[in-house]
Amino acid sequence: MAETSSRPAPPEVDRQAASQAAVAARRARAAVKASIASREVSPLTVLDRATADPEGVEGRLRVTEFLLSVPAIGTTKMQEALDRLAISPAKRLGGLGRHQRLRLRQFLIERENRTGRQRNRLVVLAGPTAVGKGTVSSYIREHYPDVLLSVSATTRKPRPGEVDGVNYYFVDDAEFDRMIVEGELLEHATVHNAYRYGTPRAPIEKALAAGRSVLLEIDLQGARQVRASMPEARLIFLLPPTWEELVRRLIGRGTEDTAEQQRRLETAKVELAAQDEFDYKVVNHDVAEAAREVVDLMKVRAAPSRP
Ligand SMILES: Nc1nc2c(ncn2[C@@H]2O[C@H](COP(=O)(O)OP(=O)(O)O)[C@@H](O)[C@H]2O)c(=O)[nH]1
Ligand SMILES: Nc1ncnc2c1ncn2[C@@H]1O[C@H](COP(=O)(O)OP(=O)(O)O)[C@@H](O)[C@H]1O
Repeated sequence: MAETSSRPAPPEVDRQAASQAAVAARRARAAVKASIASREVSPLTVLDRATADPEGVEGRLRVTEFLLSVPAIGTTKMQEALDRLAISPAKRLGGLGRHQRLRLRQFLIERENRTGRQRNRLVVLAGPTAVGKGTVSSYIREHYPDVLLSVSATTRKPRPGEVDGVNYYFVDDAEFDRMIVEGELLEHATVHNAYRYGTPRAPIEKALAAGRSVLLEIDLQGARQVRASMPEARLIFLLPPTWEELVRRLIGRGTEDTAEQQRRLETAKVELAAQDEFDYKVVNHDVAEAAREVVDLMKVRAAPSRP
C-alpha cells in the first residue's frame, strides 16, 4: 500500500499530456481540412505552409486527408491522383520529396485552372520592396501580351525615361483627390510614407468583361483593399530567395539613398510578416520562372515565340 501511494505519478501524467496534445493536433488538422473544404484557404497555400514547416499542423496532414478535403475530390479521384503523382498514401505533406511536391503543386494548379475558369482572372502581385515585382511584371508584359498590366495613377514625379500612361499616370494631388471622390480608383494607398498610388477601375473592368486576365502590381495595403472589394481576385506574394538577397537587390538597384533604403527595409519586414494572408507565394529566384509561375496561376498561354 505504502509502496503504491508513494510511487511517482509522472508516467500517467505524461500519457495524459501526450493524449491531450494528440487531441489538440487532431483538432488543428481538422480545422485546416475544414478551411480547405469551405474554400477559405487554397490547398496550394496549405502545401506551401507544409513545405515551410514540415512538423507544423499542415506538414503533419496525410496526403490522403489533404486531397479528400479539396472540394470535388473523392476517394477514387484521390487514389488516381496519388498513383499518377507517384506518391504513397502513407505520406504526410511535410514528408514529400521535392519532385513529389512539385508534381502535387502542378496537379492542384491545373485543377484550379479547370474548375475556376471564369472567376480568377484578376491577379494581384505584391511583395517587399526590391523583390522584383516590377521586373517580373515587365517580363509578363513582354512575353504574355494577353495579360493586361494595370497602369496605376501616382502623385510621384516621373523618373527619367518614364512615360505618362505607360509606366504610370502621373497626376497631381488635386487630380488624385478627384479620382478618389469620383470613385475612379479600385484601391489607393500612400506607399513608403511618401506618394499616393491608385489603381484605375475602368480599364480593369473593361478587360475582365472582355475575358482578359489582369495583373495588378501594387503594395500590401492595396492588395488588402482589392481582397475586400473583389474577393475573387487571386493574391500572390513574391518572395526573395533570402533576406540577404533582398538587401542586395535593393542596394544593387541604386535608385534610393541609404536613408530611404533603411526605411524601405523596415517596411519590407512588416510586409514579409503578412505573406500568409496571400493565396500563393512565388519565390523570385529567376525572373522567367517566377513570371511563368504567376501566369500559370492565371491560366494564360505564352505568346508563340517569334522566329
Ligand atoms: N496600393 C498601390 N500600390 C501601388 C500602386 N502602383 C504601385 N504601387 C506600389 O508602390 C510602390 C512603387 O514605389 P516606387 O519605387 O515609387 O515605384 P516603382 O519604382 O515603379 O516600383 C511599389 O511598392 C508598388 O507595388 C497602386 O496602384 N496601388
Ligand atoms: N530574379 C532576380 N534575380 C536577380 N535580380 C533580380 C531578380 N528580379 C529582380 N532583380 C533585380 O532586383 C532589383 C529590384 O527589382 P524591382 O523589379 O525594381 O523590384 P520591386 O519592383 O519589387 O521594387 C532590380 O535591380 C532588378 O534588376
